[in-house]
This record gives sequence, C-alpha cells and structure tokens, in this order.
Amino acid sequence: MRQLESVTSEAFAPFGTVLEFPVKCREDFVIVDTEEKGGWRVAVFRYQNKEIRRIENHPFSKESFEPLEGITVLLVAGHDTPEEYRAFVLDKPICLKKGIWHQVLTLTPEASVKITENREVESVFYEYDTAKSVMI
Ligand SMILES: NC(=O)N[C@@H](O)C(=O)O
Repeated sequence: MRQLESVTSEAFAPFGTVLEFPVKCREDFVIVDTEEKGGWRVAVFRYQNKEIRRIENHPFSKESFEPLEGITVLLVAGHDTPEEYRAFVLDKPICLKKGIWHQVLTLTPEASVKITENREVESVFYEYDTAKSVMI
C-alpha cells in the first residue's frame, strides 16, 4: 500500500509530463509533449477496480491519461523497478514516458480517462504477488 501523492511537475518528472501551461507562460497554445514520428490514437477507458494485480508498460509509446469522470489513482513505477510504485491522484492530465509501468484504479464507483498513444502500441505486463491499493 502506498501514500497518495499530488500530481506536480516535480513529483511526476521521473515518469512523464504534466499537461499544463508552464509557470508564467503567457501563450494561448503550447505543445507540452510530442512524438518525433508515427500515428496516434485517442481512446476512452473506464474502470471500477479498487486494487490492481498487474501493471503494464509500453516500450515504444508515450501515453497520456486525461481524467474525464470519477476519481482516478494512477500507479506508476520506473522501468527497472516495477515493485517501487507510486500512487498519484490524477486530478490533472499527464503524459507518461515510454516504458514507465502504470495502471489505474478508482476511488469512486467508476472512473474514466481519455488516452492518447501510438496507433500501434506494444504492451508488456508485470504481475504482483499481492493486490496493490492505496491509503486514503
Ligand atoms: N490499463 C491501461 O493502463 N491501459 C493503457 O495503458 C492502454 O494502452 O490502453
């Protein structure tokens, strides 16, 4: 079980980018993250699970998670340390780096996110010995 953390650009930096305007930015349009090449797709994903047993990563694709409904907790871990996961309340949109372990659970009956990722996305899975949840 892990303590919940807030999504801030500092706390989330090892795992990816917070999709927000940079501090003191006066522009109306800012590209906050991008891919060098390749097509992408947009998906919606909904879930009811309060714990997870399996975490995944996409070695060749970044992936955005943008909260739509409910309260989502995003579990993330560095590529070489899947057991050392952290748990963020997803109250703002983020974009994961390639290869970051991740999975979602919800604190509400159901939650959903918008996902953007490469059109062709490979997934790798890691099974935990015990179910993982969060302290609130
Ligand atoms: N469950 C989950 O995080 N899925 C995503 O990574 C996805 O690619 O759909």
